[in-house]
Amino acid sequence: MKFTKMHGAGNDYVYVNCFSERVDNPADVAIKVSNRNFGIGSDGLILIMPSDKADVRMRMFNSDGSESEMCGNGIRCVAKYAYDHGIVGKKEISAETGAGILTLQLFTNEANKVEKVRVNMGRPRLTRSEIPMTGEAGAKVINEPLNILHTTFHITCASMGNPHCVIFVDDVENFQVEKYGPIIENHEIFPRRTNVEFVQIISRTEVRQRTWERGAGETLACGTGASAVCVAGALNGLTEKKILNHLSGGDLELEWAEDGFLYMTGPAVEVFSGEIEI
Ligand SMILES: N[C@@H](CCC[C@H](N)C(=O)O)C(=O)O
Repeated sequence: MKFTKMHGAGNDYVYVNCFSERVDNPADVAIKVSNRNFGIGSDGLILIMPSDKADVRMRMFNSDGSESEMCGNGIRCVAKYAYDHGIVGKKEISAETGAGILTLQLFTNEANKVEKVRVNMGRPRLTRSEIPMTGEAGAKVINEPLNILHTTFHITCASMGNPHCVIFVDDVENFQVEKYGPIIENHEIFPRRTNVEFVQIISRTEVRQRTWERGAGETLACGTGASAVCVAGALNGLTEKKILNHLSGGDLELEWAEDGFLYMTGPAVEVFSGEIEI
């Protein structure tokens, strides 16, 4: 199987061009290639596929083999791959994902390679049934208490196509992400598990985020998570609707615009290509 390793702010995936390659059992392939000792090493697997509804289609699998509806850092890399490798020839493209069809704007360098991508991530979905969470279907979850191991956290939840639980903390660098992340990910109030963002407010326009990802553990960045953080900060009155988010592997710019859509801008990087026997 031919593959290309790419990352967005350090959130790294193995990408397969399914315009020319075929992957029959993507969940198993994701587990195999993601292994950092016995595989290629990545947070998961992303398939770049033809679409009958958009310029390109993305399917995304976490390192545990579970499929997610959406990946914010992944979709920027899919756009870069599609442009740099001649699948699309324009700088405004559409992409089909499990979270619907998204539009992306590509920014190129002097060598006409994509360096940065702005994604319309769609409108955040805020009700318990949309996230999904147990409880009253139409209710929003803003600053709601959740008890974990004798500690009370306050959670704000949103779906960006995939589920997110945002928790604001005082000192995120020293926060025990590995201790609390998996317990919240698998908490019974999240029937399809959840991604968890631990966030420190720096100012009304700047935050620092660490992410515990559903199906992958702590990663260096999460684009859908950063988008959910922008929404959660505004809903709690802690931040403006336009912020710079410092993630462990790089920065993302987020804007929850007046039209209700969430715009994410960030880097996309190709690292290397190769072949692996599956
Ligand atoms: N890192 C991604 C999100 C990947 C999927 C996530 N772990 C899930 O299961 O929903 C991003 O950049 O959004």
